[in-house]
Amino acid sequence: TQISSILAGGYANPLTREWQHERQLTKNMFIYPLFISDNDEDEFLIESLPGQKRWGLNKLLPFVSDLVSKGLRSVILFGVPLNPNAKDEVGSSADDPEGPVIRATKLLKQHFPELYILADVCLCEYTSHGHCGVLYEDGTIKRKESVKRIAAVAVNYAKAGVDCVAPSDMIDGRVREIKSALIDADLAHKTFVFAYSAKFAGNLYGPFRDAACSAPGKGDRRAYQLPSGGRGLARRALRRDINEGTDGIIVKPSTFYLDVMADAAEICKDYPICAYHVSGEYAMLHAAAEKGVCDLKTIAFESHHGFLRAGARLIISYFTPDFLEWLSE
Ligand SMILES: NCC[C@H](CC(=O)O)[C@@H](CN)CCC(=O)O
Ligand SMILES: [Zn+2]
Repeated sequence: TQISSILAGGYANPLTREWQHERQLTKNMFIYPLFISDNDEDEFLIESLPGQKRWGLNKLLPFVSDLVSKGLRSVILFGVPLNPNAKDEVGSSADDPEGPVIRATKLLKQHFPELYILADVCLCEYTSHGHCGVLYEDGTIKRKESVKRIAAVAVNYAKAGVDCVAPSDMIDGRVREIKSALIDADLAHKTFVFAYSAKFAGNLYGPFRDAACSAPGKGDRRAYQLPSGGRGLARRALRRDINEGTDGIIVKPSTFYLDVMADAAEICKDYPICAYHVSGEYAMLHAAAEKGVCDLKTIAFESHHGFLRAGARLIISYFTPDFLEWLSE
C-alpha cells in the first residue's frame, strides 16, 4: 500500500484542529494585572493601554466581582501612588500599610477569599528616581541594600495576605533574600515566590510606565534587566533563581522571547513557567487590529497559543477579561 504523505486529513475539521493543540488555553491559567491607585475614587482609562483602567479602592470591587463571576482566578497587583511626595530614594511607601497594594490586598481578600493574589514586588513605582532599586551616588544599583529593601516589601505584602510575591526588579540575589526573609518571618510555607527570572530590557514596557508612572527619571534599566540578545545570560539567570529558591519562573516579554521560554521549560521543567504578555505587546496587537492588519481576537489567540507551545503553563495578560468571555463561548 502507498504510504500517504497527506496530513490534511488529520486537521480537516475544527475539532481535529483542536486535537492538534498539545495544551489548550483555559481560564485558570490567566493572571490579570490590576493597577491600584492611591486615589480611592479613581477609575482612570489608561490611554496607552487600550481598555485598561487604574482603579481606586472605591471603584475596584464591582469590576473584579464581574470578572470573578466569569471565572477569573488570579490577579497581580501594581500600586500606582499618584501622590508625588510618596516617593523617596528607597521606595519607603511600597509597603506602607495604608498604601494601594496592601489596602487592595485586604479589600480583595475580604470580598473574594478564593481569588489568588500576586503582588509585583519592585521599588520603581515608589522611588523618586524611578529605578527598581536603591542607587549609589553614581546612579548604579546598591545591590545589598536594594535586595534587603525588596525582601522587606515582599514580607510585608505576605503579612498583609498576598498569596504570591513576584519580584520584578531583576537585581542579583533578590530571590534568595526574599525566600530567606519569608522563612525568618515564618511565611515561606504559604507564600509563592514567583521570580521574573528572564526579563529583558527593551522597548515593550512603555504603556506600563505610563500607567504606573514608573519610568526611570535618568538612564534606563539596562544595567539590571537582561540585554535582549542575551539568551545565554537568560539561561544563567534561570538556573540562578532556581538555586535561590524561586517557586516559579516568569519570562518577560513573551512574543519576542519564545526561545527563552522554551529554554525555561527545559531548564526549569519542574517549575511552573509564566509568560508575561507585556503592555507594549498588548498595545501593539490593539494598534495592528485598529489599522486592520489583523483581527484582535484571532491574533490574541494566536499569540497566546505561542506561549503554550513554548512551554508556559500560566499567562499574565491584559487580555484576561477578553479571554474569560472568549473561553465561555
Ligand atoms: N519593575 C519593572 C516593571 C516592568 C517594566 C519596567 O521595566 O518598567 C514591568 C512590570 N513588572 C512592565 C510590565 C508591562 O510592561 O506590562
Ligand atoms: Zn521596577
